[in-house]
Amino acid sequence: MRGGHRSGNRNRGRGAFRGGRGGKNRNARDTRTEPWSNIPRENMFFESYYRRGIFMDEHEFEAMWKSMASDLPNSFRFTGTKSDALAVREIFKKRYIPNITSVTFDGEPVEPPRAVSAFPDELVWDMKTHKKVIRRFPPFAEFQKFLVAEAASGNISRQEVVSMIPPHFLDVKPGMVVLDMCAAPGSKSAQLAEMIHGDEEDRVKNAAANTPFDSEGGDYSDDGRSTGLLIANDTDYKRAGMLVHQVKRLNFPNLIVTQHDAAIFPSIELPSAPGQRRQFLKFDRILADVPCSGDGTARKNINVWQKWTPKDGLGLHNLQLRILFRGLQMLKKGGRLVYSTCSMNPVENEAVIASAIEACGGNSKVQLVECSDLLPGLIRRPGLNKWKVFDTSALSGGQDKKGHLFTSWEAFCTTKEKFAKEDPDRSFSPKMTEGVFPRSEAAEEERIPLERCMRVYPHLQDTGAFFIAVLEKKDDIKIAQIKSTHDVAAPTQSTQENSALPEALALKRKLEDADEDQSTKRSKTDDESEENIGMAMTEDDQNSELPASSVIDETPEPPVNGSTANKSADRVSAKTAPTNLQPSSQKQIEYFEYLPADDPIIADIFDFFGVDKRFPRDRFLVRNKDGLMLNKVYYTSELTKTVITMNKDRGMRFVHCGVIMFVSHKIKTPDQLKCPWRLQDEGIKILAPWASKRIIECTSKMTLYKLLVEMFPKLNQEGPHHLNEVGDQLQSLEPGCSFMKVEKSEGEDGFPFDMVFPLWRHPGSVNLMVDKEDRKATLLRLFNEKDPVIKNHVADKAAEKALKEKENKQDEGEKADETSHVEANGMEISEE
Ligand SMILES: C[S@@+](CC[C@H](N)C(=O)[O-])C[C@H]1O[C@@H](n2cnc3c(N)ncnc32)[C@H](O)[C@@H]1O
Repeated sequence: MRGGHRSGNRNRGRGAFRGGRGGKNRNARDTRTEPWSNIPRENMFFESYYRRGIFMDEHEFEAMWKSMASDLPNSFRFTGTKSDALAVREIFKKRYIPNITSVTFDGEPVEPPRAVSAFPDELVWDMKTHKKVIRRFPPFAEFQKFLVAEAASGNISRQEVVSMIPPHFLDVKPGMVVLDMCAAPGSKSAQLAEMIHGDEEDRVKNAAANTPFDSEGGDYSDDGRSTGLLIANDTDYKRAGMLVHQVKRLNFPNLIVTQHDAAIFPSIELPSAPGQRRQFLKFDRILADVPCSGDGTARKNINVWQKWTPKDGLGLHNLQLRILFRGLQMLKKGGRLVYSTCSMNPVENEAVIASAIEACGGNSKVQLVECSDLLPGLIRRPGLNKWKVFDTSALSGGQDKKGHLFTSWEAFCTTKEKFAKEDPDRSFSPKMTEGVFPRSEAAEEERIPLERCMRVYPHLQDTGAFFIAVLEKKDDIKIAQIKSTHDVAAPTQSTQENSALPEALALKRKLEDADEDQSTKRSKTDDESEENIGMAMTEDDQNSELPASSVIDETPEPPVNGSTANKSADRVSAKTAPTNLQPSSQKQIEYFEYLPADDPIIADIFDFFGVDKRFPRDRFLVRNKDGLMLNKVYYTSELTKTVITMNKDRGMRFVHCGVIMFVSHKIKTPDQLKCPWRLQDEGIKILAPWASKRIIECTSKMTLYKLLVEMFPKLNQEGPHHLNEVGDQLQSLEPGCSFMKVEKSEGEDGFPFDMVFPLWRHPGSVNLMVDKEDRKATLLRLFNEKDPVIKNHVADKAAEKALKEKENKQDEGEKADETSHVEANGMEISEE
């Protein structure tokens, strides 16, 4: 299942053989060590459903299915601020594409990477090149190296093409408040964060330099800084950790990571005036990229072929619906929510959308948005208004599995009744509800225009499959009474906007749901399918079209009770198929303590760097219980601070926020330094436009090269040096940190974009405070230096000294001089 339980190629085949290890299914093939290309891409039920479920005509199905069984191209996206992304893209196009394009293999030209035309600015690329070619031809191997280095630096994100689509439909504008409800591992969150920051860099530059600007051109209310916020959430503790890793690299101070079940995401309190009603945060935009069966990922996920069962989708419908409800509750009036899955199953898609809109009160409350004008280059198919629902029936114990296709709830009920009389041992999924079926005809004004949803299939532009629906909240909503799927006593409260689900209710649900924890359920289902698919093949064929013999198309019945369009309350179910209600590992306590605006150490730092008084001093936080400035100081935006301070003691589980701005510089004699705090690569860009002291300009490529290949180039206070214009400026500078600015410039010796680095002035040397991997990536990007050797005479000297000390049989561990201590990345060094 997509959402943490099924994984990609890394785990392929593992789960599929679970039954075999347990002694069942002894003849099954162990595919765990087989190459992906050798594993049959066949699954009778999977194919039967999509062939016959009214998705597309036969001709198109054949094209779709052929594509589904082929390998997925690799794809990547240039990330970061627009100007940086475009500059890195240019390096890629000019340096690598021409060499790659000239390669031939087996007499044929090799297809080079191509820009995916559906996305603007040639920022998204895919490539089909086979591993063999990449290994064999140096131009590809070099390009691969560039890709790996830039992915590690965060300038390139390796992301599936279809997965990049949903954020584009959210239409996020800089400064908006956005929630990503199911965000891990975080590739879409990264896209959303980039959108929230939009043209921030230019705005801040204007504001800081007091350059006259056109206020129409952006929000200058916080001196050009983005006033928006992204909350990226995931229920799974470990996956939330992956999310932190991914978004941390963006260095955005307006980003919070939380760990909650999205279906009961707590309301976020905001300050309210005394005596006034409590205020809660509402979002301009919400992405609900929900956990799903993931059958649209079959081109890269062997599990889909080996384990697909209709119960995957049926089991998730309710959780998906509850997440969508909660999202709609938290959305601002006029706000937009994108619901997406990488599943093709309408039970997880159109059925969820229809149930949600009905439960909210229909089209006048929540409306599907027509999106043909957005991403016009994206080839897509309209959402379905008619579909069949697939289920398997089996005898108790799971044997004798048969597939059934139902066109309506009524047809399902009739069949179920028939079986109850004629074959009482045979049962269907208890997750079959009226809500998973297509709606019957309704008056035009009541009809939900599901054709406005978007379906992307593999054959349309050589991608995976995806479903996207864009919803706009037209009016305040009250969710209709929630009723359980299978007659379990259900909570009767209506859930109101502006209030979190009461904790007791949430707990009750968790307890109920724990009985059917999805992970337990999945392993049961897996065992069933392994044991029984073989038996289904021997079942009498009730439909001559299907060689596999086990799918029965239940005859459509006319609706029994006429229109079902107004029966939202009956369809809506509170009982959920939770994925991970238990965090996947123990939560550790995180502290977020803000420093007072008049903190004297912050004041000293600001003074040292000449930071403009317009740069806020009240948004710095530390991550220890006592709120002490011990080691690292983080910066956050104003709204981030409000959200954290108002809600951290209300039970909200914050996992991450803030960008590291200052780090204490550990040396033996900090008193001899005026400012023993150093600027940090992560936060330096945010502060740089506002600083007026300790600014060093680097104007030549040669100087930057020297500073990159040598960790501690010598620079005495007097006498000759080799650091050109940077050396001249640094020679008389008192020890401590500084900003080294590099401005974008044209020409051979020019720089492709603006850069700023922390540069430490020691009494006898300097140190560009960039870790080894980033140095290497920068050398490759700017100088096409493939295997640079980074000189570090301090480390060499320290190693030499350690060796001598060892030879002298001294305990070098205890006696090592802290002033010559070298950390692996070369950033913790004081003075040699
Ligand atoms: C399809 S993945 C999201 C992918 C992500 N949007 C991205 O682009 O990287 C679904 C995620 O939902 C999470 N999840 C599952 N149940 C959830 C719940 N009840 N609340 C919040 N997140 C949930 C899973 O842990 C998983 O990370």
